[in-house]
Amino acid sequence: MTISVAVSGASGYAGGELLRLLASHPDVTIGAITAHSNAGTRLGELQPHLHSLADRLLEETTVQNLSGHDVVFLALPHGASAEIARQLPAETLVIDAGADHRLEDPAAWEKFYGTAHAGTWPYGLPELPGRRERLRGARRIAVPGCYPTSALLALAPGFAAGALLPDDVVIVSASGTSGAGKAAKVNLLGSEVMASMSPYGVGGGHRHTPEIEQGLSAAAGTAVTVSFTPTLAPMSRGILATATAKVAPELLKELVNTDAATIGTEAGEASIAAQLRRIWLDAYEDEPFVHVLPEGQWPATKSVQGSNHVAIQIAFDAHAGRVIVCCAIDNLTKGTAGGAVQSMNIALGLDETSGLSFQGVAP
Ligand SMILES: NC(=O)C1=CN([C@@H]2O[C@H](COP(=O)(O)OP(=O)(O)OC[C@H]3O[C@@H](n4cnc5c(N)ncnc54)[C@H](OP(=O)(O)O)[C@@H]3O)[C@@H](O)[C@H]2O)C=CC1
Ligand SMILES: CC(=O)N[C@@H](CCC(=O)OP(=O)(O)O)C(=O)O
Repeated sequence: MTISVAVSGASGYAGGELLRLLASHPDVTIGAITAHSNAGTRLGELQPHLHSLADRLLEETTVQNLSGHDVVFLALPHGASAEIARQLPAETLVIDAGADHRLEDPAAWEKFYGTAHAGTWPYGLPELPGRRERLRGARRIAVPGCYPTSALLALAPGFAAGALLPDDVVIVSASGTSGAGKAAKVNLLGSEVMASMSPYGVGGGHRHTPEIEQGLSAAAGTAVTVSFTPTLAPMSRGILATATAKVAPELLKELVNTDAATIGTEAGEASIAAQLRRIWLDAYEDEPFVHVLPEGQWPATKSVQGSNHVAIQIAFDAHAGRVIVCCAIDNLTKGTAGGAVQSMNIALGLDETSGLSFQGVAP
């Protein structure tokens, strides 16, 4: 089967990563590639790493240019995709890397994005409970944000298993600068980011907070409240999320000393740590891309760079009664384009791993 795909936003980071993956996908032929201010430019001038597509011309991002393909990938700024998607035929598989169709709650959308809600599409994170089924045969898919991908994969198993309390969840994530897109911004200059780390969107203001809460609440079956702080790290790609939550009292009861959310016996603590670890191992046992690392080994962004892999490690902090989960992804691969291609594969009934890399690029 040959599937024709169009990629909009092809001059940007997400569009470039989509093309990198799709160019090696065995079932895909690349049709229109489109851009905005860079329409009319040769792709090789903007994405020189995409050798096999270097001579392709970027067209205008119009419904007409994107029509006539089996699949259309939208890798456009927030708010730009809804209008285009509305005009594409219902039978076309439209996969939106932007945020326009991720949130279920119109009020949350309006609060964080400030425009009218465009509706909700099936969420392209098949590893979350019940989500893979909704992607099969879907013709509209919302690709998760890169921070939500890592945060949800870190904590969803614990919530789905009822092992975590929903009201004390803290997530701090470091992102490479490509997460902010290719457009020039002063805070992304080399002189600003090199050898420096800085937080932003602190205090609940980041638009990924409602997206993370939505996914964790669905897994938990109850409302989960999250304190999320993103930080910018001096690297081009990668996200390292450190997510912590209080362990449910039923599990903590096993600590023999009863004041014992804080002080336990070694055996009690080891038992809880093992039970927690088992929850994540079981949740991801059959997942091709999510790996709980061997005990003692911690995720690093370098090891997943360029691949669709997710590296996870879990620890039980008996002193604080919390689980700590570290999760590394490549924001452009599993965090955007890889997740999009994986979702396409599921929607079209292809091998879920087709066109996706299993190896990272290191050092
Ligand atoms: N970067 C990341 O890690 C992630 C990105 N995403 C999402 O993917 C989408 C693209 O992000 P990213 O590639 O990083 O951004 P970039 O800024 O790198 O690229 C944006 C792309 O959109 C085009 N564009 C700009 N304005 C318009 C417009 N008004 N109408 C149509 N096209 C336009 C640009 O074209 P031109 O260059 O020709 O002006 C460019 O191709 C965003 O919604 C983002 O949130 C999702 C997850 C992670
Ligand atoms: C470093 C950086 O700026 N990151 C972006 C998130 C990128 C992403 O995943 O998100 P969307 O698809 O929702 O845009 C940010 O904080 O807005």
